[in-house]
Amino acid sequence: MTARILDGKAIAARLRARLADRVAALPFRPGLRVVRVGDDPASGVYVRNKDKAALEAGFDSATIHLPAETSEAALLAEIARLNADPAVDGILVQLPLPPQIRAEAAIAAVDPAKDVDGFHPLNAGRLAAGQPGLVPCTPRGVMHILAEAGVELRGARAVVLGRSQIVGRPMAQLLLGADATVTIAHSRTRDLPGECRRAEVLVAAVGRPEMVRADWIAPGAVVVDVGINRLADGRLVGDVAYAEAAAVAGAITPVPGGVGPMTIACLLENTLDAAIARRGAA
Ligand SMILES: Nc1nc(=O)c2c([nH]1)NC[C@@H]1CN(c3ccc(C(=O)N[C@@H](CCC(=O)O)C(=O)O)cc3)C=[N+]21
Repeated sequence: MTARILDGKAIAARLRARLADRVAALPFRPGLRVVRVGDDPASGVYVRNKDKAALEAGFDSATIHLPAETSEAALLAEIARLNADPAVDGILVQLPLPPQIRAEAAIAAVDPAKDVDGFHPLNAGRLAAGQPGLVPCTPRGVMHILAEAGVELRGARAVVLGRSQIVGRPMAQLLLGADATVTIAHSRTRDLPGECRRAEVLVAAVGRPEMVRADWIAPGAVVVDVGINRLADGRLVGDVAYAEAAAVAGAITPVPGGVGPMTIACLLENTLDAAIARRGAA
């Protein structure tokens, strides 16, 4: 068998085009501000792709680049200014932050109504409680991919590999909300390969290059690879050993061109949602 490739890049392009149409019909431009502190190299490509996608879709988007030595107080002051700016609908504080800044403090400082990353504890709590709110971009993007692929989640055995606040946990909540039977597996799980092999839908989000091997995958399973790992030789690989996994899986997302582009498209979707919630549709 060779797996169907779930083309996140193409799905993201279609989503961005739909968002652009909706933005064009608004009497205002949704405003997105990305705050970047210092020069984490992994963030560079992301920030550039994001700015490009946002501007193409008609958003009012800008990156605020602060020096690496910015104090926590100065960052919180910048966030407070963006919270108070009526033209700003979405605020994203790029992670990781330099060591003198507590990420939790920065995340908690963002107005939950503008929290387009969906990382604020209020939004995380809403998601866990099954209430509407802003949902983290990557898990939201994964749900779009599964929907486009026609994957029936109701009653399905889903395994989320990874328990991070930004992907694993919210991913599990969304799958549960779609009536899947959800297992969260992680580094302390006994028999990780066996646990993954039970999955009809496997979402890998551990940040370990090519950790998931072919024998971790049930024949015909849907495999979603959230990992984006840069190897020493410059190659970009996922958390799944793609070539061997594709020989076993029924469907699989590639890296690059899978979940990554969906994360960016869903950031725009969240910004549009936040804008409409704050200002009304017209
Ligand atoms: N507050 C915050 N929110 C984030 O969502 C966030 C963050 N901080 N910090 C950095 C990580 C990283 N991230 C990526 C998203 C898309 C691609 C992406 O589109 N990747 C392309 C490949 C890009 C390339 O060629 O390098 C792909 O997978 O096809 C990559 C990385 C979001 N992050």
